[in-house]
Amino acid sequence: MPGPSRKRSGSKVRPDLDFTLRKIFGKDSFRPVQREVIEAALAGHDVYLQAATSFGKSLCFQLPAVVDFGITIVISPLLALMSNQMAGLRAANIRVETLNSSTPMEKKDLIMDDLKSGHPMTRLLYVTPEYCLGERFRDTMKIVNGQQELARIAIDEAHCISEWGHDFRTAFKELKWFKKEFPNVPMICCTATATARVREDIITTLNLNHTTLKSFTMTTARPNLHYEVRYTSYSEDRYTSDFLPWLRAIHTRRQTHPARSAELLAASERPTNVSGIIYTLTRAETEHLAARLTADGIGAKPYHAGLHSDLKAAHLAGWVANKPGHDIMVATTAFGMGIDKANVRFVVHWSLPKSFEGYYQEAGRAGRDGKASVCRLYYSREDRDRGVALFTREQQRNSHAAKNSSGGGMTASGRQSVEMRGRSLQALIAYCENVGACRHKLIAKYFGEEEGDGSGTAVKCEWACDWHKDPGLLKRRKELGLADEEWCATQRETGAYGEYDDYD
Ligand SMILES: Nc1ncnc2c1ncn2[C@@H]1O[C@H](COP(=O)(O)OP(=O)(O)OP(=O)(O)O)[C@@H](O)[C@H]1O
Repeated sequence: MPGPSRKRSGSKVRPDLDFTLRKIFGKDSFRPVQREVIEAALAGHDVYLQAATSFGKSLCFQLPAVVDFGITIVISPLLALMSNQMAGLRAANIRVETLNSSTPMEKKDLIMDDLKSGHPMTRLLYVTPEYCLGERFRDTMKIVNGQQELARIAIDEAHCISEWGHDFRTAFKELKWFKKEFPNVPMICCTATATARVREDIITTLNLNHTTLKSFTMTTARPNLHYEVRYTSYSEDRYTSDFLPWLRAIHTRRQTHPARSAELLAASERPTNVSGIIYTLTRAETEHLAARLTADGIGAKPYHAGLHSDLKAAHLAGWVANKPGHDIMVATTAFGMGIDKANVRFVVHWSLPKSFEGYYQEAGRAGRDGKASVCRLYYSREDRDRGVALFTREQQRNSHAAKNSSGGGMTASGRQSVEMRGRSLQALIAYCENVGACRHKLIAKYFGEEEGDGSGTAVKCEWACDWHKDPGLLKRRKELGLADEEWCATQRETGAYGEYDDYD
């Protein structure tokens, strides 16, 4: 059954999707399933889209916004993520605007006037979930809908709605206002990281129309990514013993093969270096590691929430443009969701990330052009214990804060969120400790993908993980690389992990 009976969705004119894809978005063809998602959205269905990092989810709400009548509201958690998408749309001459806390008042008035004009020029409006709580915004939406100009609501990174998801944000939950107020306006929700529970939570919280909902849940598989865990300990300097030699070897390979060098130059890359991201847990670590790389003649810049916005923008622009001195971004998780640079050849996690979903998201910044790229995670048992200690400390702090503010301790949803993060961290630790299975399969399993269910969608790994490459070597590396459990237990007892900075 088609969707709502809105004034213009009944139009008999079928937009030429292939033409728009080529002419406006500059792409040759749709990737598998993109067309089906777009057609469902245009037919007025509510759509749930879960697909791997770099699948091309944004196009699934951007293209309908261009060919359909009315305006599409895009709700996105991060200003950086919005800017990234908006820059791409503007380059394609698509009228796109944003309203957020930093939009100057005059600009806000101009945008609002356009929205309420009865024939808005704006095709897509990007807002944060917090902005959607405002009375002025809500009143404007009511006017736009009254004029039958509200085409659809797109929610990017929709897992932020669920307390069982990572990166939960209270304001995301309040997006249920849209369906309550405009039951006939279709929604499209996109995410790369949702477990079955999170998926159900998103659909229920937003009150998506179950009878007409089109749900697309695709594999998380990224076959071009080579996942590997490197075992290490605090008695070893992973920089000198492992990372630097590995990086230097890549540089040598790129420079010493004339054909490869020519290919890189043609793609505006420099054979003397390689583009990558290193994730660290704290701001101090980003600065320290970037300085160390620079001292060794490798272009690297730090990126974290404590840097001045001009400096962050300069570091990002230099890195995106493959500018000398900007080859590696050493970043906290402030740099992640929505970063869409095609030729990132490696993502390194310098230590254990906070959650399984965070790991998958961040690793997913690599190889977005489909070419082989490496995702390397340094794992030590000291990092593990430090991660668990930080999580416990955060949990205790939240619990005290809840007790002090309400007198009654943590709410059920607060407990859910903590429980989820604890499970996710434990799952990531188990993933790292595992030397007996394919990394791609372990990731798929975490996100609830069935193995060998006959659908032909089972995750395939063609030597693209450390286990497939050499299971024996992987086992030996683990035995030799990690500190032994007895020593770690003594460290824990003496409170060695209490002194570390919090995540930032
Ligand atoms: N049909 C297509 N042909 C070629 N490139 C495409 C196509 N669709 C999308 N892309 C490109 O793929 C890249 C990834 O798209 P997008 O940023 O939408 O990914 P995503 O699914 O939102 O991923 P993530 O969840 O990791 O942010 C973009 O550079 C986009 O331009």
